[in-house]
Amino acid sequence: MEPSLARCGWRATARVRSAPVSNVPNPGAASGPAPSPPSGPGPLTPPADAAAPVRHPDAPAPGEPLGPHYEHCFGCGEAQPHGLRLRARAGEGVSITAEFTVGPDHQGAPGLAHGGVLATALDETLGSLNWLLRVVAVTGRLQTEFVRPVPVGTVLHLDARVTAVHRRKIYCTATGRLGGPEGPVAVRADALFVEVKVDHFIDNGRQEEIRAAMADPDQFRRVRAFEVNP
Ligand SMILES: CCCCCCCCCCCC(=O)SCCNC(=O)CCNC(=O)[C@H](O)C(C)(C)COP(=O)(O)OP(=O)(O)OC[C@H]1O[C@@H](n2cnc3c(N)ncnc32)[C@H](O)[C@@H]1OP(=O)(O)O
Repeated sequence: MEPSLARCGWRATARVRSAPVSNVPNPGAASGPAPSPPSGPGPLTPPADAAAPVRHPDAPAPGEPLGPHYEHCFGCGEAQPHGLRLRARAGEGVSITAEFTVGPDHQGAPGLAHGGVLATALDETLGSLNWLLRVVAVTGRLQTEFVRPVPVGTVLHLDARVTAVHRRKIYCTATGRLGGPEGPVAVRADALFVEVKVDHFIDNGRQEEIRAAMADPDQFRRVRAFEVNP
């Protein structure tokens, strides 16, 4: 380990195994070559009959801040002291821009953002696209690519857009850049969101939080508006 890291108390916890964990022989080794990886389009590739996304007529105007969708959301809520407090704005078409300042609470390695936190920032930005389609959708699949390390103190500039829609499936993509909208790419994601009814949250969420959210007229009206104005 670098002496400077040892001095600040950081210890690498991963260890490379040098001995086999089992004496059972690999059954695949005796039965011929390993199977080929799956070929053809993956689940993040829209099918040929997917449609182009359509911006809802009541979507926020380009440049308009979207505001948190829920005050306790780890991605955007104001009531989460260690959350990301990601700030998103509507873009042109079915696109979003967002900013997230990496703080000391978001570290993985010393001075660097945790990969899971960066995946959350991408997920939250992609989830904000719901406001432009005016549908409620949840992440079904999220594929992330970590291109550059992201130091604490960085403002990550994110942009996301919907690429296609097929029945309840919403295909989208996002990029995060260091320091500015034209900065070097640090993270990327492709995702598939699946449209759900508001009942998805009511039926599955812990009752304590559901009751509190339903008792908040602003919260309730905002979410229901998605369903009555398709
Ligand atoms: C109040 C605040 C509001 C606003 C709330 C906004 C919150 C934003 C927060 C950020 C976003 C999040 O983190 S959301 C939280 C993380 N995500 C979740 O918790 C989701 C957990 N998963 C689920 O609940 C479920 O698996 C669903 C809803 C994703 C899918 O279940 P389902 O509703 O039964 O749908 P199902 O019929 O199976 O599938 C419909 C179509 O989608 C495809 N499909 C479904 N899942 C997948 C998948 N993982 N990968 C590929 N494809 C999939 C199917 O093949 C099918 O295609 P075809 O037959 O039509 O071709």
